[in-house]
Amino acid sequence: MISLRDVNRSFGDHRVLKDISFDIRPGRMTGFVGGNGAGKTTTMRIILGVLTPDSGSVEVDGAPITPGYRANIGYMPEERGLYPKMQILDQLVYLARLHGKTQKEATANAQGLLERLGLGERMKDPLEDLSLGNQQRAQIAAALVHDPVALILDEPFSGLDPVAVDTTVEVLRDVADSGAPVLFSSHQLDVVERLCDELVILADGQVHAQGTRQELLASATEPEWELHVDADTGWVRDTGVRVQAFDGGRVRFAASSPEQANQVLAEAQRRGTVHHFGQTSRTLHEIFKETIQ
Ligand SMILES: Nc1ncnc2c1ncn2[C@@H]1O[C@H](COP(=O)(O)OP(=O)(O)OP(=O)(O)O)[C@@H](O)[C@H]1O
Repeated sequence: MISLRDVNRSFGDHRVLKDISFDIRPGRMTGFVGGNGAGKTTTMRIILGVLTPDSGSVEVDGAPITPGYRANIGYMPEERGLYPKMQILDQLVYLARLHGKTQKEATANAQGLLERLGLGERMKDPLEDLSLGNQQRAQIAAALVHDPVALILDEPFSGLDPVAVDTTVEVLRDVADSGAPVLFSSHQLDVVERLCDELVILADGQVHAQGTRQELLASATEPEWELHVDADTGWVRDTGVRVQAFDGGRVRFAASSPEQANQVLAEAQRRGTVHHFGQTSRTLHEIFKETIQ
């Protein structure tokens, strides 16, 4: 398990990270979300040792992280780092060899990953001949080619089409399933919602929430219900519940108890036909917006 403990970092007078503490658990995909400039990349660079914290520490299983462990992390930096003019396969083999793989292992890993990520036909092409999305896939392969002990990925899904997102999700899930801790940042909250086991929400350099999605849901405010009826639902506003969204015959509201929600249902039935009534699960998007407000 990789742990950050009370990490602080400033650039000049700008205090970018304020007492950041969270865990990246083995075998789990941890999504790292936060608005632009929240400090995600800075945090990742500190984990990798590219930047040093002003105070605080990065630990692996309770001991200070070592250069040897860091060297074996698969890192996909925000500024992508492959050579534009070099063949993709050659680059990946080269990277894997730098991490101590034999030529045979390196070639097998590189070819296997490129096939899985849909670049099997392009592996002899120089990177610069590929579309941006395909270059992105090659960058993902580069982070994985040496069988990393952990993955730290800065926006791995940006620029990928939906099919490539799905393929990448599968590949990353396999790495997590093998027992590696995986941290990835993303602004695509729908993808984060689908993929992550745990979430860390950063805002203004602080961890505003962390835990599994269920834990974050449980810590959120009141549960919500949805009601679909034939007629206008404007009357729901007068029942004492908190209306969250309203569109003619459809309304979503927060109630303090199931009994209070059922009183709304009873009133709806008294007024006409009810098409749907049920508790809804909140989206990560909503949790995120509430958390950083
Ligand atoms: N080397 C640096 N020198 C000065 N300021 C920096 C440096 N690196 C980052 N910052 C500042 O630190 C803050 C956090 O930046 P960071 O890149 O970590 O955020 P982020 O959450 O990754 O943002 P985004 O989602 O936009 O990529 C920003 O205000 C940024 O300008």
